[in-house]
Amino acid sequence: MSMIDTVKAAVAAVAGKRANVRMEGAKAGVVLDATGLDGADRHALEEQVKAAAMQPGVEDVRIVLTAEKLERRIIAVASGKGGVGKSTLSANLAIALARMGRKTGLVDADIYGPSQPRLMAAEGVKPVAQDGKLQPVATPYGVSLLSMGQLVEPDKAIAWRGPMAAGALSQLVDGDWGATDTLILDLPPGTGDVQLTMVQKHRPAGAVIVSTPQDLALIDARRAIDLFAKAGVPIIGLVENMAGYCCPHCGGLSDPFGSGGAEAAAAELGIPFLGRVPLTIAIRTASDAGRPPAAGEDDAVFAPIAAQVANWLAQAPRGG
Ligand SMILES: Nc1ncnc2c1ncn2[C@@H]1O[C@H](COP(=O)(O)OP(=O)(O)OP(=O)(O)O)[C@@H](O)[C@H]1O
Repeated sequence: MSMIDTVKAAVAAVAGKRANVRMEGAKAGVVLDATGLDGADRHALEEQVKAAAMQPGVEDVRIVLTAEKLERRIIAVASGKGGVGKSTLSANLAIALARMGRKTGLVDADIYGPSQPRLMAAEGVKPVAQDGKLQPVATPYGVSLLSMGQLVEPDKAIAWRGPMAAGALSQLVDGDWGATDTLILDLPPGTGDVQLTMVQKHRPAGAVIVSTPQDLALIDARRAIDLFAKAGVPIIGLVENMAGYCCPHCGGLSDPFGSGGAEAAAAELGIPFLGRVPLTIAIRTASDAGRPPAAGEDDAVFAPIAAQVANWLAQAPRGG
């Protein structure tokens, strides 16, 4: 076998069709397609290829990495004010989408109270940077995660302001997301400059607005809708959280904040209503324990909302 054939066979054994080998004298050049690989896998493959190409007589191996730009779409989850369950919805939506087969990532951009590490059972795990990019952390739910809470001490998070916050948040969105095709972006609560800057910079494909049935929260939801309108980002729809109280004893549903408000508001604003999430103690305790309900076999709340988001993505124009 000629030297080039030996090198080609050795490289193909570790990299298959991803590698294209050229020889120039005793120098091997390998163009390696790293599409869909994350930082660690890419690095490992590069090392394997280098070793494989070093056949007797080969003096030098050069590897050039290429990657097709994957079309990754961001879905922003926003609320006009804090405490309405935006993080809870983001976590469960991400998990439900992953369970539908999407390669899903979650960015926790909540500078005021990053809660995703706890919700996603990934507390205390720090992401490492490789080639200047943060490597998302794996969670038990098939969703990779980068959170503001992994970058700063919890009690210091509040000190992030303006451009500094925007810079740190961009590091999360611009992390090494590898094959992730759908990125859920849990925005900080509210409709200020930080949110607008993020939306303008990272151009989500669409936005999901979370609101509680209370009137005040709905007024805030309108502000969130305006923010996306200003940035030209389409609204996927509105999710009503804490809609009705589900009694843990009898299972009966009551409506301490009134019912139908969010659905009516969505109709009034001309945006789709994606569904309601009841106020249940089970959702709160499961979230606190790092076991989001969408990961359970019996989830009948988040899966239908995720299905609507997936349908929206399927029909939304690409490249927006
Ligand atoms: N449907 C629900 N039923 C019961 N508890 C809920 C529900 N949704 C959210 N919660 C609880 O309410 C609290 C606030 O929820 P969450 O952190 O998701 O809100 P948020 O809008 O992201 O708040 P913040 O703006 O502070 O980040 C949490 O303790 C959460 O477990």
